[in-house]
Amino acid sequence: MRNSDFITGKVPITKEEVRAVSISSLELENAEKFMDIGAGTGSVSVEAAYRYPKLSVTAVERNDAAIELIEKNSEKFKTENLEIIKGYAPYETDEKYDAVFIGGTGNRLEEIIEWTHDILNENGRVCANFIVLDTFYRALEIFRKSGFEDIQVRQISVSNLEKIGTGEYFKPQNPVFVITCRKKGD
Ligand SMILES: C[S@@+](CC[C@H](N)C(=O)[O-])C[C@H]1O[C@@H](n2cnc3c(N)ncnc32)[C@H](O)[C@@H]1O
Repeated sequence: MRNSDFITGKVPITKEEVRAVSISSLELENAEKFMDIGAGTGSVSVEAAYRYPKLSVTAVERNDAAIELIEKNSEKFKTENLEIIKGYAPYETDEKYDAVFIGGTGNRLEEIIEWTHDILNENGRVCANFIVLDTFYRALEIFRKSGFEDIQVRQISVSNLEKIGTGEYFKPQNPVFVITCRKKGD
């Protein structure tokens, strides 16, 4: 899906190219339950729910303006398999998930990664996006010591062709660091 397909406000949206790689890396075709932590505009939740109508999707978001956008985008794409939870992650739950996307952590990076481990089924997949270099590196260290394996790290830099004067150039977007891994099984 294109970013222009989504209703957006001042909440930052995951870039469409990064969203495509992130959703693909979560292997949602094999999942029943998926959680999007820090869902923002809901672009990841909505695209996942739209592409996989049998998938049960939970979007967690702390910000009121963002919650409104998730509701609007979910309505626009008629994603009835998407549940929206307004609040801070981590929170108490007995639910288990097959895949988790981490799009925002606030200042709760370590707690959220450890919680992700708790709420994932064995062999469940996680994908996390970062733009700040030191947060990315801290996250990588936490994933390495928190019972995850098959850790893949990508840096995605996208440039788009745009007009400049009488010619065209590739306008670069900021790089995004994408960590994908799997909860260890027995
Ligand atoms: C970069 S945005 C996510 C973008 C989103 N994937 C999208 O495509 O629109 C990060 C979001 O995480 C939310 N957030 C940060 N920490 C959170 C937490 N602990 N619990 C819930 N939401 C959180 C922020 O309010 C913000 O909307």
